Amino acid sequence: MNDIACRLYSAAQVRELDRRAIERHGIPGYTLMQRAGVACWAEIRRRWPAARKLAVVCGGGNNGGDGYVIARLARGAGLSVTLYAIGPAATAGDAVKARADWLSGGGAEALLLPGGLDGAEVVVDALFGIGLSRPLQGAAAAAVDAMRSARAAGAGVLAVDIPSGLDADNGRLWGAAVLADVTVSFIGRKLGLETGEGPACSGERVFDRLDLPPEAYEGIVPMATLLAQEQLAHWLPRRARGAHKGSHGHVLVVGGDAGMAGAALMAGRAALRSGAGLVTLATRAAHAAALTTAQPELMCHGIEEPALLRRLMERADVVAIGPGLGQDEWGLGLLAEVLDSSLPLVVDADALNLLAREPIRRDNWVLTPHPGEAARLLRCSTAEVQRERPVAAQALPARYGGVAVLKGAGSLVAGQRLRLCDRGNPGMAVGGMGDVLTGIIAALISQGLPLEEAAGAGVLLHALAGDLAAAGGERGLLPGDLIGQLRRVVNPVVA
Ligand SMILES: NC(=O)C1=CN([C@@H]2O[C@H](COP(=O)(O)OP(=O)(O)OC[C@H]3O[C@@H](n4cnc5c(N)ncnc54)[C@H](O)[C@@H]3O)[C@@H](O)[C@H]2O)[C@H](O)CC1
Ligand SMILES: [K+]
Repeated sequence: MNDIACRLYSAAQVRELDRRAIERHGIPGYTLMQRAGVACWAEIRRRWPAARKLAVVCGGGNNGGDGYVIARLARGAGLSVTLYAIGPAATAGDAVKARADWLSGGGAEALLLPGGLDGAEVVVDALFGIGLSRPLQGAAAAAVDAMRSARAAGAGVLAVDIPSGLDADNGRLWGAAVLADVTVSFIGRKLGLETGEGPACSGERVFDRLDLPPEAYEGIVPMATLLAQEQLAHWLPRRARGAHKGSHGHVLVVGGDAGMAGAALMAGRAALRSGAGLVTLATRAAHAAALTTAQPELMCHGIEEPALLRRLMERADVVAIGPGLGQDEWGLGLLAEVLDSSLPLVVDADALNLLAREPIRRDNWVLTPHPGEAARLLRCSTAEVQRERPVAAQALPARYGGVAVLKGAGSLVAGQRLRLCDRGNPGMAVGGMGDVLTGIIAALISQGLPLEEAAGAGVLLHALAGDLAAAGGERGLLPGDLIGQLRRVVNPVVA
C-alpha cells in the first residue's frame, strides 16, 4: 500500500492539504470537487452497476457540493436522480458552483428532508464531511435517520469522504451516524474512519488522492500511520540457517491463578507459535502438571513463593505478566518480583489493574489494555477513552513510559509514533484473545524486535491471524483458532 495511503490525518490537516492544493499547486477547489465526484461515481458504478434510482442527500457545505457533482454524473449516465437537502441551498463557494451546474444542466431543485428517500436503490451521503463540528440535531439528525432507514430497507449507501455523524479525528459519534457500505475518502485518509465507531459506520474504505502531488503532503506529520503487511517481511526475516533454539529468545509467562490456568496456556502457546525459541510458564503449582500435558513444548513451573520467580527470570529474555494473574496476594507478589527485574515486560489484564492501583513509570515495557483497563490506568471512564481513542492511547506512554496498545476496533499502538491496525474482526471479541496477543508480542521481543516494533507487528499479526481464522465464521471463533493461524502469518518471507 503506497505510503500516503498509510497516513491517517485529522480534519484540520486535511483542510491544510486542501489549502495547499489550491494555493500552492494551483488546483482550483472546484476541480478537486469534480475529481471527488468522479471518484464517488466510479465507485457507485463498480459496486452497484445495475442501480437505476439514486438519492443524493446534500448538506450546505462542500461535502454537499460533492453530492451535486455526483448527481450530475449519474443523471448524465441516465439514472433517475433525486436530490435532498436539509435547509438553505449550498453556501460554500465551490458547492454553489456545483449546484449551479446541476441546475443549469436540467437538474431539479433538492427536495427538503425529512421525508423518505423513496425507493432509492443507492443513497449518497453528501451531508457532512470534515466540516461536522457539533452534535447532530433537528433536520440534520432527521436526514441521518432517513439514510439509516433507507439502508435498513435495502438501499446501498455510499458516504462521501466520511459517514455523516462521525468525527473525522477520533471515530466518535456526534449522535447517530450514517451506516455506509463504502466510504470514498479524499486527499488524506481520516484517522476517525479507522478507529472507535469509524470502522462500523464506514463500511469498506476507498481512498483517492484526487491527484494531489506528493510534495503537497511534505511537512504534515500524520496523526497516525497504518500498520502495513509489507512491513512484516522486514520485522520477520527468514531465519538464519545456523539458528538453534537459543537463537530465538526465551519468554517467561507469569499468570494463571486458580481457575485461570488457560489464560497462561494460551499466552504460552501463542508465544511458541510466534517463533520464541523457549517458553516457560510460571503459574500455580496445582496447574503445572495439567499445562505440561496440554502443551509439552512449554516448560512449566508451579510458583507459590514469588521469590522463586527470580531463578526463572535469570534465564528469560522477556516476561509477559498478566494472563489470568488475578488481583490477590499471589498475583501482587509475582508482579512485585517482576517489576524488580530489568527485563523487558509485556503487561496485560490483571497486572494492568494492579498497576493502576500503584502507578509507576518504566521505559522497557509494553502495556496492552482494552478500553476498560486503559480507563483505570488513566483514571477516567471507559466512555472517555472511547471518545478520544488517539488521545487516550498516547496518554498511556506519556504517563507510564514505554509503549501502549489500546485494543478495540482500530487498535492503536502508541510509542514514539502512533500506529493503527485496520485489520481484525468482531469474532475476536472473546475471552483469551488478549492473552494470545500478549504471547505474540513477548515472542517478538524475545526474537530481538525493539518494543515499539514488537507491539506494532504483534497487533498486526494477531489481527491477520484473526481474519484468517474468521474465514469460517466470526461467531464461535476461539483463541485456539487464531493460534492455529499464527504460523502462516509469522512467516511472511516464504522460505
Ligand atoms: N477544496 C475543498 O475544500 C474540497 C472539499 N471537499 C469536500 O468538502 C468537505 C468539507 O466541506 P466543508 O464545507 O468544510 O464542510 P462540510 O460540508 O463537511 O459541512 C457542511 C456545513 O455543515 C455545518 N455543520 C457542521 N456541523 C453541523 C451540524 N451538526 N448540524 C448542522 N450543520 C452543521 C458547517 O457549518 C459546514 O459549513 C469535505 O469533507 C469533502 O467532502 C472535496 O471533496 C474536495 C475539495
Ligand atoms: K458525508
